[in-house]
Amino acid sequence: MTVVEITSESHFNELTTSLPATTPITLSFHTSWAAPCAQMNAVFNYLSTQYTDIAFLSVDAEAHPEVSETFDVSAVPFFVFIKNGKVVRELSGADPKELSAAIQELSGQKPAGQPAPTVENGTDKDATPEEDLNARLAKLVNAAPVMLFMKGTPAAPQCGFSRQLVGILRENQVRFGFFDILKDDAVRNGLKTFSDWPTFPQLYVNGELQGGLDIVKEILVDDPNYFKNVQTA
Ligand SMILES: N[C@@H](CCC(=O)N[C@@H](CS)C(=O)NCC(=O)O)C(=O)O
Ligand code: FES
Repeated sequence: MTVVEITSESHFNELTTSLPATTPITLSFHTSWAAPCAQMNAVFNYLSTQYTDIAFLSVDAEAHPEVSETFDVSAVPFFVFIKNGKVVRELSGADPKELSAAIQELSGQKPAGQPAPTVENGTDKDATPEEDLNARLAKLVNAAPVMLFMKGTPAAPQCGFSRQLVGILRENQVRFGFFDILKDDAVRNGLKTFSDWPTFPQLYVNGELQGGLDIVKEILVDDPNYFKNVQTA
């Protein structure tokens, strides 16, 4: 299911009470400034495409302190897993494998096919800030087999170029992870140098930049089956 970004405490209450009691819920608490949250957001977004029986809710822990307090959130990223109205598990920290395993356990389903992302958090204490950023970007572009760096989210693109590329991916039934570069200036600016590509959207397959909107359109003119033939490892 698509990740729903919580906009207020009443939005949270309405959503959680309107869901069938049997629908498991996973909550992701994050803040806009914490780098590990940005990585885990990408992983959470990707996992949401893999399970249709779970509700994925995303909460900005600082913007909605009432919701955070209800779940005793003292550090981010923090994940809460709810089944039949009860908290069955909590996870603290940025461990994509642990999150992926916990979500699979919560679901009655197998993941939709592609392997869970293996992006890991952790910065090298001896690394320069630039090396740290590059390590982070290298992990982010690999957060899902197909990763879209865009302005806004697929549900609410903030620019026509990003909106068009989301449309193309959906038309071609491509499962993809995404990252909203408007939420993170370090990633927005860093990726331009890292990939030597000045604009967004940017589409990556298996960590390799394919290009922006124009390039993806050209690729599809040359090979309408491009996405069917893409081997995601
Ligand atoms: N022709 C480009 C269009 C994308 C584009 O021009 N993006 C601009 C405006 S949204 C951009 O990302 N500028 C840099 C920035 O906003 O950081 C493509 O094929 O992707
Ligand atoms: S945000 Fe202005 S063209 Fe994309």
